[in-house]
Amino acid sequence: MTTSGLHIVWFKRDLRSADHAPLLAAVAAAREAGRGVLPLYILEPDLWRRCDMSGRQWGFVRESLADLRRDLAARGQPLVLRAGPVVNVLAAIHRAQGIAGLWSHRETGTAWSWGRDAAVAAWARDRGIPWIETGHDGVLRGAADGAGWVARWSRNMASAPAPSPAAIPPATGIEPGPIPETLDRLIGRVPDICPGRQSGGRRAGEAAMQRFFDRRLLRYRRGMASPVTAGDACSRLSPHLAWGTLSTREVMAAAVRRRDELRDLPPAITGDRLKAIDAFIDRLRWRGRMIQGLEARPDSPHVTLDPAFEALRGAEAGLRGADTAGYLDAWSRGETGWPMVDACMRALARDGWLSFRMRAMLMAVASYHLWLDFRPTGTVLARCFVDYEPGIHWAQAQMQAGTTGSHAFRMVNPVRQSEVQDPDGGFIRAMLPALARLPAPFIHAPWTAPPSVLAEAGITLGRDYPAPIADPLAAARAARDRLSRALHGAGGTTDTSITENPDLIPATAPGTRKPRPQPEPNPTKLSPAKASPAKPATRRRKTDPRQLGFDF
Ligand SMILES: Cc1cc2nc3c(=O)[nH]c(=O)nc-3n(C[C@H](O)[C@H](O)[C@H](O)COP(=O)(O)OP(=O)(O)OC[C@H]3O[C@@H](n4cnc5c(N)ncnc54)[C@H](O)[C@@H]3O)c2cc1C
Repeated sequence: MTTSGLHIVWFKRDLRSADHAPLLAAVAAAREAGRGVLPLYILEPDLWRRCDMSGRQWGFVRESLADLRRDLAARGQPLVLRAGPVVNVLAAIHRAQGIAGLWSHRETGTAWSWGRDAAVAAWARDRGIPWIETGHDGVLRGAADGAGWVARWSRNMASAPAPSPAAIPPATGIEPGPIPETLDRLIGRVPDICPGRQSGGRRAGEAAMQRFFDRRLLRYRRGMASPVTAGDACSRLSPHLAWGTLSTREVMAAAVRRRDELRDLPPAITGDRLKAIDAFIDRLRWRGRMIQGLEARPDSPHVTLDPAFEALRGAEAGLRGADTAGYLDAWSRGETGWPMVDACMRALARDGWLSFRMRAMLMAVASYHLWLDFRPTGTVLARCFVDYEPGIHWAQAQMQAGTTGSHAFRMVNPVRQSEVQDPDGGFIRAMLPALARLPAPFIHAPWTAPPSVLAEAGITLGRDYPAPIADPLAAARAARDRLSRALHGAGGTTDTSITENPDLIPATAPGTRKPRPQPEPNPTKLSPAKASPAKPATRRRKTDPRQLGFDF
């Protein structure tokens, strides 16, 4: 390492000073060499122009950068922001001040970030500038998600989070640079209004963590699925983990601390909270595992994990063109005429967040009932999610679309989900005011309401609220038949077996059965298959359509 020049800490999805190994290492190296540290965020227009990135994500990042700037300034050197391609920004700094070392977390991203990192690595190598990358979230470069992964991850997560550096040797003579309010001008986007978005920044992350462990734990397991309860039952830590205002290790350490405290209390006092912590820790592990999966398959936003599904949707005869585009548009805008789907889309537009169960439903309905390809639908959801994390997102998008090679028949009944997760229809009414006066048994499927009920509620379908885009039962049957044909040959199959998916609930006519809350599925059982041919489902049932989970 040269002794002249600055030590640059390149912040990306790690917008914090605590538990930040590259920052600590850079501070130590700079101190030894008597040089300054330059904490740098590079606003990359090419990244933010990508169709999976959005203004709402920038809103969260902007607040996180402002918080980080304050934090670092108090330690001696504020965060510096520069806009442009990374190599150009680094080259300008190198020309002006010299760069002694580049320090960063390793990014597990899409093919785009791999390409960007390759260019940065080549640039640094050519100039003899060492780029020291550190792992993140227990994810290892080049390691397979196989035997021993959990033990390795658990060991990594069990180590104590490192504190923030007490003082940072400053890089003198460098303007911090403004943090733009929006990216609209820079990248030519329309404003992305998301009034219910969570606030960014370390302090907001710490407050969310505190709220979760103090108050939300009790509601976590029972309330995590329904859109009525999930917003106040889940941890809501996802954007903080995605943009790194909190590290997974810090959250894990807090969870373990809380578990130890609760273990000292009598069961009558702890209630469900110990189980809730275990369920939460499971999810942190799934998180690591899925990001590890993206290390192995950075192409997963672009190709189906099982090649057998590559040309199945969209390309099929008769589904290209206006019809497919119409479905995508209606689904994206929350105008399918299927209330739970539309309400979730509206909630997502407003808040930038949804529970796991509702995300899974949106993706599954798009992939089966509407027969849409996972790439455009996954992209629409990605940019709606403030917590967009490519490793989790594309693995989940492909799982729910059934393109991983396991669980190809992953249908979810949007009407049944509505009955179970929003039995009184309160969430739907809040999101779809046009349906506000429709009584509960019919709010889940307004097209089944007698004309007199619709008239009394002041609704004309197709005018006040969309008529259903398709009959859900017919659409699900068509999807099942297409899949059967594709998987079992042109003659199709009468095999209507389904997989072990708690979403596949025997259904009845709207409002005639008391809904039961369903347990959350365990994604570790659903991990992407190694490009194996899709297998017929394992559990067989009778062909009564009510047992297929998509009928009424
Ligand atoms: C189609 C689809 C797309 C998704 N895209 C994303 C995404 O881009 N970013 C994202 O963070 N999550 C994604 N998820 C997973 C999950 O829905 C969210 O993590 C969760 O809803 C976030 O809320 P929370 O932080 O309150 O979750 P909690 O239940 O409190 O979980 C705590 C943390 O564990 C992780 N986690 C939770 N569920 C999962 C899971 N099933 N798989 C992997 N990790 C999990 C997240 O980091 C989360 O913040 C997606 C799920 C689906 C079905």
